[in-house]
Order: sequence, then structure tokens, then C-alpha cells
Amino acid sequence: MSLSQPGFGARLAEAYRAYGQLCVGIDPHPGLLTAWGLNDDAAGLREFGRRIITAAAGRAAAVKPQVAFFESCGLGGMAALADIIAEAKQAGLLVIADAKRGDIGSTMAAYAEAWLNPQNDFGADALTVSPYLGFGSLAPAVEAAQRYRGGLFVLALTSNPEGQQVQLARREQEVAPGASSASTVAGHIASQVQQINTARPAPDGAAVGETAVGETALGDIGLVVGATTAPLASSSGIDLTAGRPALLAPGYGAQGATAAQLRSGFGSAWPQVLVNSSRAILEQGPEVADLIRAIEASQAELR
Ligand SMILES: O=c1ccn([C@@H]2O[C@H](COP(=O)(O)O)[C@@H](O)[C@H]2O)c(=O)[nH]1
Repeated sequence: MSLSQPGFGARLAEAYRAYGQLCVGIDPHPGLLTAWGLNDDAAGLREFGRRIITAAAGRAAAVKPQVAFFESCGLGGMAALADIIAEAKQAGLLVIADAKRGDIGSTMAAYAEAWLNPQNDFGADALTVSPYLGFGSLAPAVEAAQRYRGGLFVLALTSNPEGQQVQLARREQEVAPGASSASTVAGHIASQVQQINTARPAPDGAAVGETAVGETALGDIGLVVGATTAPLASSSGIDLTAGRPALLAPGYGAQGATAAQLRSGFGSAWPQVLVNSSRAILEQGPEVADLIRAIEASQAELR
């Protein structure tokens, strides 16, 4: 990666234009590996990833390796992940490392180096991060994203129903001296992301989020909003269009959300959405031709 390349939001917007709004998950569940005739070891994970990359390259905007499945295979699994990230980038796919990292700021800086520095083994285009140690704890990751022209997807309204206990909880905020109003935790996260995308200066003087591509400029700092939970956003007072964050939407397919639900759930924010599909596509493997058919069928539904 060249540090003179456009920011993540601009690269993602360009990928939408070229390939549509689908992200193919690389989730090597043990059961899927068995169904594909592969072992749950480094060689099996590598082959699994390579077939998905071959099918997705030139047909999808991005791939999203689910880091947990590689971690669970130990050192060999992580070595396979490093190879898969490098090969996907080489194939022209944007890579979102789904590691959901979150810690106190000083530790967060190390996570961000590991996952966003293109010189490192796991250097991806973007990383999923958790703001639940406080949004401010993510500041070193935001700085790393700016430094490396990378992106973040901050968990806001996740696709699992249990997430709502925390994410839709109301918090008091002071709107003027002595006056307060209640907003949801997810709404607070979305507004913090908006502020970064619209106000924070990037190192070269350009503002993050000002990397406009056509009509679909996207902020470099995005949000995770489930395909299953997006309809809750507007009723919870969350403006997903503010600051035009990229919106990573898992939940399509295996978790039950349909293309029609995605479009109506996201409404005017739909052009910002990157739809993830993992099992619904992977279950059509192991043949690359069948994976391609599944990717093209999803693309057709989403168009
Ligand atoms: O809110 C979230 C955040 C992340 N995920 C991840 O996305 C995929 C979904 O896989 P499917 O097989 O398409 O259901 C998986 O890696 C999750 O860990 C999510 O589902 N929801």
C-alpha cells in the first residue's frame, strides 16, 4: 500500500462503483471446512481462503476474514490469515479484518498497529473495533487509520438481538448548561463518528471523509449496523447518514435479513452500506464456480 493512496472511504466508494455493495465473509467454521473436504489446520484454512478470494475478486467490493476462526487454529491459523490478507489485497479486494478489538487507549494503539499498518503481517484496509471501553479509548486507532489511510468499523447497533440491551440503553447528555436530553448509546457512538468524519484534519491537511468519489463520498470511520437491526436506528433517533460513515451490515442471509429488508431498514443511508454475507455464500462451496454463482445471485438481489 502506498501512503499516497486515497483514504479508505474513497477506496470503498470506488469499490462500490466497480463491484457493488457486497462483502464476502471468510468464516472458516469447522463444519464448513469439513463440508468442503478440508482440515481445520493451516493448510485447510489457506485453501478455504484462496477459493473465496478467487471467487470474489472482480465480483465483490471486499472480503471480511473473521479472525476468531483463524485464532482458534493457533499459530498456523494466524499464519494462514496473514497469507489470505495479503492475497486478497493483491487480488484487488478490500480487506476488513473482523477482530472487534477494543481496549484502553495505550493498548488500542498496539492493536491498531497490528491490524492497520500495511507493513505488518495482518495489515488490512479496515478493522472492526469495539467502543465499549468508551469511545475515547479508540482515539489511537482513529489516528492509525489516518496515518495508514485505513478505516475502522465501530460497533454501533450489532446484528445480534442481545446487543440492544447495551446499545439502545438511554444515556443522559448535557445539551446546554443545566439542560439535558436522552440519547441511545448507539446514537452517541454514531455522533462521535460523525464528528470525526466531518471535522478531524488528516495529516496531509485533507479532512477525513473528504475523499469524495462521485456522489458516494464515504467517511473513513464507519459503523457496524446489522442488516437485522437497521430498522431500529431511526426509531432510536440515530442518524446513519450524518458524516456519511461507511456502514458494515452483517446479518443478510444466514441471520435472516433479506435484500428488501436491508433497503427499507437503511432507507436513505443505503448508498453507504456494505452488506456482509458469510455462511449463505460459503455453504454453496467448495467449488469456485458455485461460490461465484452465489456471489452473483447476492449481487443481483442487492442491486
Ligand atoms: O454485528 C455483527 C458484527 C459482526 N458479525 C460478523 O459477521 C459475520 C456474519 O456471518 P453470517 O454467516 O453471514 O451470519 C460473522 O463473521 C460475524 O461474527 C455479525 O454477524 N454481526
